[in-house]
Amino acid sequence: MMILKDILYKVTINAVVGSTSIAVNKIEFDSRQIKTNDVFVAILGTVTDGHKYIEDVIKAGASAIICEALPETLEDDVTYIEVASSNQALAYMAANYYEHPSENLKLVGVTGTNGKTTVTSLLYQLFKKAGYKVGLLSTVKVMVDNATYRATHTTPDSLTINKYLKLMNEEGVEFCFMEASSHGIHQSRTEGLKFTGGIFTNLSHDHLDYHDTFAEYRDVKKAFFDGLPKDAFALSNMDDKNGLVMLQNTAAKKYTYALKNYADYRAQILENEFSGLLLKVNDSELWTRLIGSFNAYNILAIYGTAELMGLEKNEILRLISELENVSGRFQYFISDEKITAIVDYAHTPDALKNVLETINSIRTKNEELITVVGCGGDRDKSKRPKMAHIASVLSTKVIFTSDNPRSEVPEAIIEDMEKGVEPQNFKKTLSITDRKQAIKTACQMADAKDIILIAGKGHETYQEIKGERFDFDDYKIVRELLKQLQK
Ligand SMILES: CC(=O)N[C@H]1[C@@H](OP(=O)(O)OP(=O)(O)OC[C@H]2O[C@@H](n3ccc(=O)[nH]c3=O)[C@H](O)[C@@H]2O)O[C@H](CO)[C@@H](O)[C@@H]1O[C@H](C)C(=O)N[C@@H](C)C(=O)N[C@H](CCC(=O)O)C(=O)O
Ligand SMILES: Nc1ncnc2c1ncn2[C@@H]1O[C@H](COP(=O)(O)OP(=O)(O)OP(=O)(O)O)[C@@H](O)[C@H]1O
Ligand SMILES: N[C@H](CCC[C@H](N)C(=O)O)C(=O)O
Ligand SMILES: [Mg+2]
Repeated sequence: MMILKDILYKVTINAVVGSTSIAVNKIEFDSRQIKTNDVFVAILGTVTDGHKYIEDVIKAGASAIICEALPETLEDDVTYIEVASSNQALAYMAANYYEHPSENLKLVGVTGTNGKTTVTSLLYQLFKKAGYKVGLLSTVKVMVDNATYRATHTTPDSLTINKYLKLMNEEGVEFCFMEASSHGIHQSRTEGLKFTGGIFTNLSHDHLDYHDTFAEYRDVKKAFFDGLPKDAFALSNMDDKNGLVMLQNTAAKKYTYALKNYADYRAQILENEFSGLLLKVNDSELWTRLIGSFNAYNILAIYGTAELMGLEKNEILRLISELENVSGRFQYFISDEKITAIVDYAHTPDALKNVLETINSIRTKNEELITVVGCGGDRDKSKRPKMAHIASVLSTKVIFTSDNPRSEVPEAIIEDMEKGVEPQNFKKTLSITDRKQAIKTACQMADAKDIILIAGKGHETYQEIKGERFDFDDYKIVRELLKQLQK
């Protein structure tokens, strides 16, 4: 039990009706979870409006309502608080309720279109190897030191974030690395958290269904840096067009990394092979098992962060060379017949281009590159033709298939993709709606030394069709198929 006014610290309040000295149990933003004496935070969402459920939650026993507009009829024994933003109020209330857990560890947020999971997961691994207790909030999983929890979002809601951070405090976790998605920043999921540092990876086309324009998408990412305190660090990619924009108005100490432009942390690619990358970072040589020039950026971000957080340079170099690839990110398998299958989470045009270019820079001309790719349903439609175009230009053969169709008709998504293929590339492409069948066809088409890229779903272990999740794991499936098809 807590006193309501104690969890309202820092919330921008417009009006109060009733007492704020009442005891409350827990905070909920979903009416279906309300129990006696809970506080309900009504949020205007993209599908429905939490304000519609105020009557229901009072019947279910809620003793306080946080809302952006007071209901017409007010109950005597309920406290109503009108706030400027319910999402923001939820974030501050969550931090207050869990006693500001972000202040008891060093929290670093990573934002950008691609690379967030890679950078946070590698930082988690690196600090673990350095002997610390570490936390991770990522698309793939949540880690509270050695304990694993299922991730529901890239950046969970603010109550969930604070709950995990509190657990990290209890376990003595000293460092936590988290992804800050644009949805997360926009919905104030990361507000009220004390960040020690922020990292910007890159900005390219994604989520233009949610954010009206690219400029709005960029400004949401920038808002994360604008909110950093002056004792934090802000580390940005100077080779990205928007790298400087991110640093424009931040109070944090500014640091930069780049391969092409001048920066605090600079790298040169000395070798780029299937076995890994050899980089020259400032004055030292650094070896990593990670593949592709885009990973040179991720590694630089990690190197800079580790140094800014006080690790010793030679130790960082040694630890980076031991890092394992993140699951579903350029995860590869070579069959007995010497067919290479790569599973990668590339689900944006830029990521797909990078992965294909990386494979092309390593493969020889007589090896085929067969790409299996789809696009998610109920997500940004404008990336569909772009991804198909890139796949058809940069592969020798392409099979368009389903990703997570969600509520959409799979064939209609594939048709949207096909529109991006230019006539001269028609003969390279075919479409197979069933993802397993598409992967099987790719395996049948491949000969020794050919490369199969299965893009879009990476670590995901399900396929979502019409609201139902079916077991589906690209990596497992391609391994099994290649074994079965051995001639
Ligand atoms: C588009 C989006 O971001 N949606 C998120 C949002 O839900 P919403 O706006 O649709 O909410 P809504 O369904 O309209 O409901 C509004 C309010 O009414 C409440 N409600 C609803 C029904 C009811 O009976 N009673 C009730 O009280 C809801 O709990 C909610 O508070 O707020 C919810 C609670 O925090 C999130 O779970 C939900 O994520 C959905 C599931 C989602 O798919 N989000 C994706 C797009 C997302 O956030 N992705 C990013 C990663 C993107 C990237 O790749 O960079 C992420 O961080 O995961
Ligand atoms: N620095 C980078 N620049 C461009 N592409 C990258 C970079 N790092 C990874 N990628 C590509 O993007 C894909 C997604 O990487 P990752 O999961 O790390 O990104 P993310 O930002 O966490 O994505 P999400 O928005 O889904 O959380 C990878 O599988 C790879 O193809
Ligand atoms: N976090 C991203 C993941 C996309 C992954 C892809 N497999 C899809 O389902 O579209 C999103 O929610 O847009
Ligand atoms: Mg991610």
